[in-house]
Amino acid sequence: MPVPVVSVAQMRQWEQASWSAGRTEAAVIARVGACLAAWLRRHVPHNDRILILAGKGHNGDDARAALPHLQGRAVDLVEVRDPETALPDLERALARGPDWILDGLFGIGLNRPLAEPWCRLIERINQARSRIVSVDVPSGLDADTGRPWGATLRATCTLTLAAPKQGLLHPAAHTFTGRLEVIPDIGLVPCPIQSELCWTLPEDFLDWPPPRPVAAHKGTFGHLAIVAGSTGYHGAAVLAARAAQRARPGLITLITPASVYAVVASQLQAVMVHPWSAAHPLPGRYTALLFGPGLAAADLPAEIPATLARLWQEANVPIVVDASALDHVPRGPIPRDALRVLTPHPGEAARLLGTTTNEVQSNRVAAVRALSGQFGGAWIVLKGYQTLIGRQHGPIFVNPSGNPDLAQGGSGDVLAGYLAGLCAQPPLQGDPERLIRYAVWQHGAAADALSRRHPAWVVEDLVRTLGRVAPHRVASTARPATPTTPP
Ligand SMILES: NC(=O)C1=CN([C@@H]2O[C@H](COP(=O)(O)OP(=O)(O)OC[C@H]3O[C@@H](n4cnc5c(N)ncnc54)[C@H](O)[C@@H]3O)[C@@H](O)[C@H]2O)[C@@H](O)CC1
Ligand SMILES: Nc1ncnc2c1ncn2[C@@H]1O[C@H](COP(=O)(O)OP(=O)(O)O)[C@@H](O)[C@H]1O
Ligand SMILES: [K+]
Repeated sequence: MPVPVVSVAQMRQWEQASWSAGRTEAAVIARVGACLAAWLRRHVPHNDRILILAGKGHNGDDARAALPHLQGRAVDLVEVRDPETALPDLERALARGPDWILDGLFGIGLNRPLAEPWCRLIERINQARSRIVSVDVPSGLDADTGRPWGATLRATCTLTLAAPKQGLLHPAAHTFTGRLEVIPDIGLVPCPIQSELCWTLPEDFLDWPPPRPVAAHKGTFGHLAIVAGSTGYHGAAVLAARAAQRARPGLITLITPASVYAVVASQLQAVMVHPWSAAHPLPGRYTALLFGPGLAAADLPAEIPATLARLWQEANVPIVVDASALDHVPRGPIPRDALRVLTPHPGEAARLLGTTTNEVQSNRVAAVRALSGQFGGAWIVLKGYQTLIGRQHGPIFVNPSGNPDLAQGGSGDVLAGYLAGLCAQPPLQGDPERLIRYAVWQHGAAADALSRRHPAWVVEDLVRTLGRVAPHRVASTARPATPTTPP
């Protein structure tokens, strides 16, 4: 189940519901400590030194509770109840050159501006050049607004507890949170909060896609048609087709302008490739269509946009539209019950909405709602850091996977191809929400897997890795080795 993005007041309400139901703070803190230690054991090389900073509230209790689970590691603990009296201890610990700092100074209890000594302490820690892992919230950040209360630790990673706090998703917070990860199960009762924004977890895909029936054949898994590529952009068609193959629909046909047919066809084997013909625009019966990657050249056959516009309004199969083809999608109603997905990056979204990229980025949820509203309630995948997935109404899902190594030309073509390859499969079409969320999550998770192994990867590597990340392998990397069962 995805978790809601919550305010501090909602988080407090969730905690209260848990205490009322008989869960205890002590048990939750013990479990958080075990989870934090599990994360550190998994991510911190064995000989690296860790400094735990424990503040005066429960955030400090959480960080301190990791200590018993880190035996065999080089760990120092500094208690920071008062910034001035703690400074000598902190300096001594920093002199030992910690590679990592576990930040338990302040969490969601920070509720007023920090006084000067606290700001100095925080800036001193920021200068230490250790990698900072913040517990729940980077210390100094307002968890509701995402803005610093004077000074804030700059984390490499923030392990937020139970659910993401809304301020952590604010653009102003990004430089402080670093990579945002959620430790979903800290022993609270099931979440009583409903929120417009939900955070996707790898756990959401433990049973998805469903196993293939043993007697299945290629007809079981549908036939995807891709209309893509043009002079100067033939690679987009190739990348989209190869990524679609990774989703493993039964058949894939790629239709590409005659000007690039030979170069595109020569790079694909299992994919059937046809030159675009106005007389026979889509030769065959398809279970999904992808229009987009690389349909950008000035000499693009004029019938391609017209065909897209007609099928968007009439076809009863899923249609995914990406990149320059987005400009040819008609506004207004779409067929009832037919899946329609648009995958703009923020620049494309701004163009479609007649606004600026900054405007889109300053309120991405509103951009998703507005775009979907203009295009008949279609699903919108608003790409970028923490890609959003949603429609005019209903929940909007934040994707947690992916990293800046994805910021290279062609990675969007790969996403479009992979997503369309899943859309084409009748056994998967019954749950479009999970299908789209899975495609986006898998795309980002493949990038994360590559970045862990070798940082200089290219989009062709992404295609090879796509589909291979097993959700259970990355599901909450902070699972304690021995689960502590809440009472
Ligand atoms: N309430 C609970 O039982 C749970 C709390 N959890 C953890 O506890 C954290 C919240 O704990 P707390 O409510 O104790 O709050 P914090 O640990 O975030 O900090 C609260 C302390 O900081 C002080 N403070 C606030 N603003 C200050 C300022 N500007 N200058 C100096 N001191 C300031 C408060 O007076 C209080 O002593 C969460 O972020 C999370 O890490 C989790 O373990 C889940 C369960
Ligand atoms: N910093 C980032 N973190 C996570 N994902 C990113 C980041 N930057 C880019 N991406 C992802 O990379 C892809 C880029 O797509 P797009 O901009 O359409 O590229 P192109 O048009 O060159 O193929 C999207 O899926 C986007 O979400
Ligand atoms: K913290």
